[in-house]
This record gives sequence, C-alpha cells and structure tokens, in this order.
Amino acid sequence: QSNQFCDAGTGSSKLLVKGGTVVNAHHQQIADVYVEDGVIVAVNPNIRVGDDVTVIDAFGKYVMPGGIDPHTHLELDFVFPGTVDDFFSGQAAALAGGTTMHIDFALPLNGSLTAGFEDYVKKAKKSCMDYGFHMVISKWDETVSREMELLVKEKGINSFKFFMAYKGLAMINDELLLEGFKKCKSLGALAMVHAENGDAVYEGQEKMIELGITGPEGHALSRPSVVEGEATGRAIRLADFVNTPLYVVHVMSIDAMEEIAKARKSGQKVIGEPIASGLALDESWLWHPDFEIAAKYVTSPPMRKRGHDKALQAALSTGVLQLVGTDHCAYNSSQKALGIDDFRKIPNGINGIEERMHLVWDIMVESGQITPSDYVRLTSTECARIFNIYPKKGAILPGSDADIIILNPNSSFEISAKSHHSRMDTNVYEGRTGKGKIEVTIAGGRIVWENDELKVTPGSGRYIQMPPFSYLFDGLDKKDAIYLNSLQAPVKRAKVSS
Ligand SMILES: NC(=O)NCCC(=O)O
Ligand SMILES: [Zn+2]
Ligand SMILES: [Zn+2]
Repeated sequence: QSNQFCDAGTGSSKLLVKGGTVVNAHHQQIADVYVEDGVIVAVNPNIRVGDDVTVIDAFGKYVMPGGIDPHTHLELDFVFPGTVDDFFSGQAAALAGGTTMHIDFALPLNGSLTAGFEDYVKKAKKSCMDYGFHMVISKWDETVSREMELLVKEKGINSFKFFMAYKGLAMINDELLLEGFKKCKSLGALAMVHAENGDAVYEGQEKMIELGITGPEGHALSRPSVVEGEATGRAIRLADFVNTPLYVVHVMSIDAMEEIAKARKSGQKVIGEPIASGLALDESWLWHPDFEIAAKYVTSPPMRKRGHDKALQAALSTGVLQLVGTDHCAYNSSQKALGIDDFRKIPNGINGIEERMHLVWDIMVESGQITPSDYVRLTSTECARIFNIYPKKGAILPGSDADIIILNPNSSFEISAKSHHSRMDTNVYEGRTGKGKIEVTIAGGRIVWENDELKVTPGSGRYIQMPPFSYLFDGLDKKDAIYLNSLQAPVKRAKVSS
C-alpha cells in the first residue's frame, strides 16, 4: 500500500486561503479566508497579510466547511468484534477525504453508560481530528435513566441510539423504546434508531438457512426493505406519540424513506440519514460469485435493488432526507471469511469515512441534482445544526473552527484499497472514479492533507461537547400544552337513570 503518514507538520498557526469560492449552506462568494490559532478570523475579498502567514492558493476551487460524518464505528467491539480502524487510522482516512469531524457510537460497558463513555474517551485519546459521541441504549432501568441524564448534563452527549434489530444482542422492544424516547425528550437529547424489525430479520435468516441459502445473498434476502419500512414507521409513530424528535440512521430503502416523507409532511420532526453506500451501490454485489467480493458488501440494513439508490438521491435533493453519513465499520477479508458457510456470521460493515465527501460531490453535484451550497448543507452544516454545534462547526464564518476543505471541481478522484488510508484490505468502491477532488484539508487550523500527503498527529483531535435542546426541540412544549389543554375540555354526558 502507498499510504503516506507523516507524523507532524502542523505548519504555521496563521493561514490565508486565497481567492476561492467560499461556500456556506446559505450563500457562496469569492473571498479569502483568514485563520489564526485554529479559528476563522475573517472571510472577505482581498485580505492582506504579513510574511508570517502561510498562503494557500484556491483560485478556481471551492472552499467549504470540512465534512462532518454523523455515523461511524471506530474501534467497535459489538456483535462482530474487532473493526480494523481505530480512532487514529479511521480519522486519518477521514481527513484524507475531507471529513474533519465525526460522531461515533459509544457503547455501554458491562451495562454501564458512564463506563462505556470513559472507555470511548480512552479509545479516542489517539485522535487526530475532532469527534463527538452518541451513546447506545440497550436495556432499561433506573440506573440507565440516571446515567443518560449525567451524560447529557455533564459529558456533552445529546443523542442516544436504540437498535430495533440485532435480536438477543442489542435489540430493544417497544416498551423500552417508549421509555427511552420519553427520557430523551425530557433531557433535550435526540433519539436515534437503527430501524429494522429484529424479530422479522431473525425469522428471515432462519428461513434462508432452511432453504440452504448460506451465501452473502442470504443477507439481503433475509431482511428485505419491508422490515426496514415497518420499523421506521413504528419508531416514527412512537416518537409522535411521545412528541419527541427522531433521527433515523442509515436509511437504505424507499420503504423507510417514504415513512419519513409522510411524517415530515404532517409536520413531525423526523430526520433521515442515508449513507454513502446507499446512494452509490446496490445489492447485486451480494450475488457476486467470488465470496470475498460479495462479503465486502454485507452491512445492515442491506443494500437494496437498483432504484432505491436513485430514490434516496432524489429524497436528499428535495429535502425529504437531510444529511449523509457513512456507517463506516471496517473489517478485513479474513474477518469477513468467518461467514464463509453462513452469511449470519459475516461481520456487518463497510467503509466510507474517506470516500463520502467525494462520492456525494460526484453523485449529487456533478449530476446536477444539488448545488455546492446544498452539498455543504448535506455533508456538514445540517449535521452541526442537528447536534447543536453550529456555527462552531459546519460553517466558514468568523469565529467558526478552521475546519476547511478545498475541492477542485476540474480534477478527479480514484478509489482503491491500494491508496486509501483506512487499515481495511479491501474497499467497497474499488476502482470507482469521479469528478471533484479534495486537494487540501485543514483541520483545527492545520493543513493535514495536501499534495496527496497526510500530516496527522495522534492526540491533536479534540472531544466536542454537544449541548442538548437543538432547534429540533423548538415548539415541542407548545404542542404538548395544546394537547394537554384539549384533554381538559369537560365531556358532557347526559344523565341516564338506572
Ligand atoms: N451497519 C452495520 O452493519 N454495522 C454497524 C452497526 C450498525 O450501525 O448497525
Ligand atoms: Zn445500525
Ligand atoms: Zn452504524
């Protein structure tokens, strides 16, 4: 592999990005961006600076906020233990692909949320870019409820994820989902769901094995889009019942997307996150005659038939879906081979943390489906808003963190496991080329990616605390009050004598 990691090179603390088209989610202009000590100080045309400032030429290129990936699994030890990317290698890969912050899913440790949080704090010590955490809830009792409160009030966590799949492992039932949603609402924390009906998935898997379908195609056949649609609809209705916002992770199908569209149309606060693979790939890979290739594409929910990808793209461009993640969860071929005789044993997960920004540009902007401003919104700004860290993140504005990318729309990218920066020995996008190349990544005011070379330092990434009560909570109390008022209207019943 030709992966290059230089181990320092933070460069000057003063930078001027000169002459590019600066793109924010709401506006674009030709301007210079001046950075000092990791923070954007000015965004104006023709900024003059002294000799002590490093000047980066961005003429003819787009200058945009670094990507924020809302959905990653680095150093994951859950269901299928031992992902190969840790908080250093995964983040280095991210930076090479223009992502400057990610939010990873921390897991409870021996049932304890706080122990799980501390475990992830330790894992993330080697970070070379900024990160935050969501926390997974896999059981319910008073301690979990108290720990949720502590994580929100003292540890900077503002989102909790509930798995409706992975029966017998992390799957929760509707009773727990309701308890969790109520607690999230009271804390101003966002409830997130992995929406697949875990009982139906289990049933589907048993059926495939009985039929003798043991290969990777059994993965897709056992959990069709109807089980994703059902769980998405159920989670949405329960969130409506509680009147709390809901975030649906890795939306892979038309079925799930249409549930979200319907809810949003009726005014419900539901966020839908497709992932790069759902926009770029389809399930046909799972039928590949070479097991090693087919197994690379096993992830949950599975990739769908061609057509779902285009529908998810259209939903993004029309605002039905709001942001793009990756679900980066990296396993090597030797780990995938554990399921050679039984698809249920193939570790679920695919790469994407390094590829997302290029793929979304190529698939969505180059095809004319969205503008560069939309691109910024879908890859960065909306994530920052949802998780309440805007405009520190997700913007090129004075006062924002200097997380910046320079994209050359006239250059092209090529993806290969030979040149990527993840530790994975394969890549689900192997050989893919496209237009638009991220030539420079600046993270926290440091140039970390330039001339196809990474300059990353373990320990330079910071934990970003995310406060509760994002904009998604605005107006919920009014809706609650109207509902309560409606209950207090006396019912007039005629007296019936016995
Ligand atoms: N997506 C997947 O298959 N693995 C990671 C865990 C999850 O997000 O469900
Ligand atoms: Zn999931
Ligand atoms: Zn995931």
